[in-house]
Amino acid sequence: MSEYLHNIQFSFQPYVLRFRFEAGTSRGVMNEKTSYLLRAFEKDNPSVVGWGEAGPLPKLSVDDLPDFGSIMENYVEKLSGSSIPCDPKSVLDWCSRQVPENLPSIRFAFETALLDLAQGGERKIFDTGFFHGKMAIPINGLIWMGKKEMMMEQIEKKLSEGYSCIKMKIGAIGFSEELDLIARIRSRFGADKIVLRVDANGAFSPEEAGEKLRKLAEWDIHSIEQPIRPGQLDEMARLCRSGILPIALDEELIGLTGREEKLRLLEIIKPQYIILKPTLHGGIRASQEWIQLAEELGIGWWMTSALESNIGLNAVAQFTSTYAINIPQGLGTGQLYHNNFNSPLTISNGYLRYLPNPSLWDIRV
Ligand SMILES: O=C(O)CCC(=O)c1ccccc1C(=O)O
Repeated sequence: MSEYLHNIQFSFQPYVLRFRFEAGTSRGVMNEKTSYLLRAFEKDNPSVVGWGEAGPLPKLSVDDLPDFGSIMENYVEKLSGSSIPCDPKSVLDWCSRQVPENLPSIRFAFETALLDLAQGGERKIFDTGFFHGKMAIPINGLIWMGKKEMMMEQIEKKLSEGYSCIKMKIGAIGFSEELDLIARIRSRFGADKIVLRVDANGAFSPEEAGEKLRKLAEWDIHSIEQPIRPGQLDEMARLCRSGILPIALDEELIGLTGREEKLRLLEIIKPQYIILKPTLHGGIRASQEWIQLAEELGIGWWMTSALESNIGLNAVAQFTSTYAINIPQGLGTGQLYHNNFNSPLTISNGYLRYLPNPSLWDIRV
């Protein structure tokens, strides 16, 4: 392999991903989601292609902008013709200089497409045991919001599929019904069998949060994600300090850029965990920075997808596998779409694996 990528050409196109079911969160219900797929190749060697994905989440991402397509177009035009060194660190350095951290999904797309291209255009983003099929990543089984019976069906399915960690979205159908679902799981499986995470997506008010956390804590809950809306630093710090239930920050990390801002937030709130979504939280390099800070401060972390297609999910999974993983990650979202791309990513017994067979990829746009 050459040490440089020469005269790189970029192009992109929107791709509408269609959900198999209505995916409910406390922000509303989604039926489809648009991702912008980025292709990168050398002008003299167009048959070797790297793929990336920019998939800003509506009403959540800082780069969910009305003129997203033209912003993406500008970067594609501006950066076409570039030549850069192939080693992964140089690729990430270059992307950090060229695309600002406050366009996280675009930065992530360029990072992914170039890491892929620099390593031969085989969807190898990081050369890890995971990519070679030698290690698997434990993941949580995700329970979307919906009617109580629909949630119970999802729970039964995840349990029968062999997950040992379930993450349930709460804050929509009513707190007592949600507690009832949790009680039903716990009546059959103790905390030694099933780890239970809940995700409130900011649904509680600061006044009620303490009491609700206490009710949840009766059921041996691993953690709660974002119990209150982001931006209420003192209230969030108080909840974390209370020790009622371990708290994981997610939406709270959106929009922060640079080491100093990140450090300041973590020092004020002192959360038990942070949750990283490269598409939302600045891309790969910025997520490495979050993880380094978390580890320095003794804060736990896990990685999750942000509803990318298998192109983005693959990048997040391979990136995750560059770390020693011992708790479940939120990477079980590949089955959400009718029209996702075939890929070597598979799930069995609550583990995400990569089958080392590149011909399983089928990216047709
Ligand atoms: O955590 C997971 O298992 C998957 C990721 C997930 O739930 C999610 C995906 C997109 C946007 C928001 C969220 C969320 O954690 O609330």
